[in-house]
Amino acid sequence: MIDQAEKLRDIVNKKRESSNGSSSQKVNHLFPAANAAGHAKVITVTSGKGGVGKTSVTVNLAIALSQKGYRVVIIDADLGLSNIDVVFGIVPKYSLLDLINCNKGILDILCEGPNNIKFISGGSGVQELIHLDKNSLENFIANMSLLDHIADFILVDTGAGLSDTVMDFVISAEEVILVVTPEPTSITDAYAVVKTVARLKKDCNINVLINRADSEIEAKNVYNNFSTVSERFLSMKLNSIGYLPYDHSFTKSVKMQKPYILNYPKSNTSKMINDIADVFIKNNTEHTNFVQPGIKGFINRFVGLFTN
Ligand SMILES: Nc1ncnc2c1ncn2[C@@H]1O[C@H](COP(=O)(O)OP(=O)(O)OP(=O)(O)O)[C@@H](O)[C@H]1O
Repeated sequence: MIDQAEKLRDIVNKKRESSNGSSSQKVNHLFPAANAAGHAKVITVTSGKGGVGKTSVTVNLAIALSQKGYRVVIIDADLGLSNIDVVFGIVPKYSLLDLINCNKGILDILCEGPNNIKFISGGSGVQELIHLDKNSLENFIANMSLLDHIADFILVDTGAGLSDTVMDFVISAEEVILVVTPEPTSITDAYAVVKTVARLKKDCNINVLINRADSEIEAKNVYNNFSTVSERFLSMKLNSIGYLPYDHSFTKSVKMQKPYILNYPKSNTSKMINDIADVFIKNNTEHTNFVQPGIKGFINRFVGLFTN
């Protein structure tokens, strides 16, 4: 019996050869839609400052969602310092660059992570998109769009800071997680992100996650001050999705190359990660006001930002 991956690979290859769109209809037939609306939810995870826990949040949230029965793909879009593969202890054979150069299809570049989650190593691929001709760009979009049929959630782990690429990832996503720690430098850098987003997309869905907090009170104070200032001076309304305490076992887990939530499934912090996953599961059942939702919409918006 041909397994689903093989069928999809076949379809992706055919899609490369023909541009009449009939392949995606076959995909729709073979693979049930990710949700009732027929698309994956794309969540961009970002921060103002580096080293605040973006990758830790992405990986552990992905596993929590997967443990709840959802299909999850992580795209490692941290251009300079991709490290999802390091956290998983897996060496990816291919990266986004192989898809961009039309050497490989989307299934070839998907790596198997723990707990059935899949990930795509970005490498320097994203920057290469700028140089693509029309046909190659269409091939890229067609391949990436197939992820809507194999994922319920797609988490995009970006680099830190205000580069154009990171901002494009942020304003193209349906949901954004902005990771902030209580350190003043992290807060001011996160504020700079919100300020830039306010200029580009006022209705961006920014969910703030306070990471490495000493206590719930500290996390609440940081969030309240941050959201009050953002609303007052930038007219940006933010959402709180909770906090994660400082827990030295995160670093231990990185050293063991085994995600925290798998190492300490019964800890209070793992429960908090599960609660954050529940927020996105709940949001996913609500109506989306995006004209083009899913990864297809995300990629089209992202590509549109630098090709227009
Ligand atoms: N809640 C936490 N408590 C303690 N340590 C944490 C916590 N979250 C993350 N860390 C640790 O902080 C360090 C940086 O985390 P991580 O690599 O996830 O950050 P990042 O924002 O993705 O960094 P980069 O900008 O380099 O990509 C790691 O050693 C990680 O184990």
